Amino acid sequence: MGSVTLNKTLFSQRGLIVSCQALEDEPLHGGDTIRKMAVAAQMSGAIGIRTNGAHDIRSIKEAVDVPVIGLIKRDIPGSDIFITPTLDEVKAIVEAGADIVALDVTDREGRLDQVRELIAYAHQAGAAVMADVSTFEEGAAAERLDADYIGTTLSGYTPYSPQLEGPDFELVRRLSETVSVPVVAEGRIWTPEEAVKALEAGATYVVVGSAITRPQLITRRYVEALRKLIP
Ligand SMILES: CC(=O)N[C@H](C=O)[C@@H](O)[C@H](O)[C@H](O)COP(=O)(O)O
Repeated sequence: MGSVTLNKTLFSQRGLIVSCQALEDEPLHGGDTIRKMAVAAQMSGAIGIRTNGAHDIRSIKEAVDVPVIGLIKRDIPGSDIFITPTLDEVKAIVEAGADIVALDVTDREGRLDQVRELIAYAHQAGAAVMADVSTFEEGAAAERLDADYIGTTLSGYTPYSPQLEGPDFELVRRLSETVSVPVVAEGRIWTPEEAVKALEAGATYVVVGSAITRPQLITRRYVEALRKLIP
């Protein structure tokens, strides 16, 4: 029940959360580039920021006054779970000052059993939890596991979820009709029209990442579009 109180006090209203992330192999990685992206997002009305890694979480928390969703991506050999895979990452995210800890809540590798401890840790440390799921069933499980927000982040990134080119609006709609915690539409939202459609499907929040903060992917979309005329 404590988690319900938590999520009431965080975001000021429904709206856009901007995901500001650059992994080590991306051109914007390092320095204060991602922090500047977050400041720009807040300046134009983002109601929250989602970011990866203790460095960027800490740095963005100093620079913005909207809630920050933190995650730590880590590849573990032999595992497909990479968004906040273990308690070590949860501890580092909380320590860095994130308001919300985002973690994988998919039905793989016994994760639904293990994640209970991670959620409990975040809650006792005063942070809320966003469950990144890939299917309706995982979203329902996440609510039972006491997640405060359920995001469609991983739809298309598990082998058993629909492999869509665009956002999974159907998952947003089904979850929004069923669960009692806020649903976050996330993943492959590229246009303002798609963001509107996600809210119309029932999402409380919409996370947009690459379309705003990954210039190499934005550029590629233009180049590919032009290629139809200039092969
Ligand atoms: C699947 C995965 O690793 N998603 C990550 C989760 O944090 C990020 O790389 C995405 O940028 C984020 O989910 C936002 O989605 P999009 O960039 O499509 O707007």
